[in-house]
Amino acid sequence: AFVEDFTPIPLEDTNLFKPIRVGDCMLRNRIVMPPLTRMRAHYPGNIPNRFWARKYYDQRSKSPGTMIITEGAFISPQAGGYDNAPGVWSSEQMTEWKSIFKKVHENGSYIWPQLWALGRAAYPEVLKRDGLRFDSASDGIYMDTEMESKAKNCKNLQHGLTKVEIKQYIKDYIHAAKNCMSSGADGIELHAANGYLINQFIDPISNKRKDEYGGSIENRARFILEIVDDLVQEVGSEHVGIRFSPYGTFGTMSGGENPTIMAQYCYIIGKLEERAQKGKRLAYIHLVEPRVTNPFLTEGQGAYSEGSNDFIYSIWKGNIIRAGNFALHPEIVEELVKDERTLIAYGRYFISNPDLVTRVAKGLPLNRYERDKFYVMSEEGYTDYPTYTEALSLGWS
Ligand SMILES: COC(=O)/C=C(\C#N)c1ccc(F)cc1
Repeated sequence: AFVEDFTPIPLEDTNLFKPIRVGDCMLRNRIVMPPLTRMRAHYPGNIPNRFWARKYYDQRSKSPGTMIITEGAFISPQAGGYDNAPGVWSSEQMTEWKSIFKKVHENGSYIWPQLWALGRAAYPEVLKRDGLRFDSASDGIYMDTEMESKAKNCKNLQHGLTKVEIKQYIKDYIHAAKNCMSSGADGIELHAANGYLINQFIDPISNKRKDEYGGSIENRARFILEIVDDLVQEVGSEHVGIRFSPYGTFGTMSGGENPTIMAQYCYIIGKLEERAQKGKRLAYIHLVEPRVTNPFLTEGQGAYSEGSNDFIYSIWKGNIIRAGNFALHPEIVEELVKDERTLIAYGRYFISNPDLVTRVAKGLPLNRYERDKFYVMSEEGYTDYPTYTEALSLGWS
C-alpha cells in the first residue's frame, strides 16, 4: 500500500538532481541510500546473504549515478556481536561483497561500505560464546540495565579498552578499509553515530576515562581522529566519509539535552576541517538530523526540536549528507538542497521503494514500509517491494 496523507512534490527540477562529485564518484543525483542494518547475514561467519543481498542492492542502484552506503559491516570479530550483521574482515565476506559491488557498478552507481564497531551495544553473551571481550570506552557504564544483567549473567563484564586494544581497533579499521577498497568499493564510511563504539568515546555519558582518551573535549575526540588519520594515510581522504548523530540518544547517548555536547562535535568537525585545509579533505560528513533521535521510533516521534545541524556548515566546508525522515518532507529537501554541497539520505523509504530515486524525481506515491520485516531472516520485506509500475499493476493505491 502507498503512504496516505502525504503529498509528494516532484524534485527533479531542484538541485537534488544536479550532479555532484563525492570522492572519485560523479553522482548524477544527490539522493544517498544510507546505512541500513537488515540482519540477513549468514551465521556463522557474518557473511552477506548469498541469496538475497546482491538483488537488494541491485534493485536500489538502478538509477545510474546514485550513491549507496551499505548496511553497517563489522571490521573484526571483536567489533561485532550481532550474528546476522555482515563483516568486512574475511575473504568469505569479501567474496560476497565483491559480487554486490560489481552489480552496483554495472548499474552505473557507487557503493561505500560502512565500517562498524559495536562496543557496549553488542550482545555480551554472543561475544562470550566466541571468546571475545565486551568492549566500550569505560568499564561498567552499561547502555541500560538489561545489558548490564546480560553481561553479569554470562560473566562478560563491560571492559574499558586499554591503549593497546585501542591501537588494535585502529589496525582493524585499516584492515577492513583495505579489504573494501581492494574489493572494488568506491570509499568507506566510518560509523561514529548511533551510540556505537566510536560514539561511546565521543560522548561523556559513556566515556569516563582518566587517560588521554577521556576527561576533556580534546581527549574524547582522540580515538576518532586517530582512526581518521590512519585511514586517510592508507586509502586517501577522498575515499573516507564519516557519520555522526550529534542529537542522537539511541544507545543511551547524551543528545541535545547536554548543553556541552555540540561543543564536542564543533571541536571534532573543526579538527576535520583543519585537516581538510591541509589537503586531507574527507569525501563528506554524514549527519543524522535532530528530527530522528532514535531510528526505532516512527516518523514524527522523538524529534529534538531545540536544535539543528546548520551550525556545522559554518565549520565544515566540504560535502554534507543529511539523513532523518526526509521522504515525508520534500518541501524541506527543496530548501536544504539550495546549498550546493548538501546531499540527502533517505533510509526507511529506500527499504520499501527500490525505485525511490525515480519516485522522488517525479513526486510519485511511496510504498509503506513494514517495520516488523526490517530485521528478520526473510526475503519478504527485503527484495519483494514493488517498483511504482509494479505496484500499480498489483492494484496498489
Ligand atoms: C549500522 O548502523 C546502525 O546505526 C545500525 C542500527 C541503528 N541505529 C541498528 C538498526 C537495527 C538493529 F537491529 C541494530 C542496529
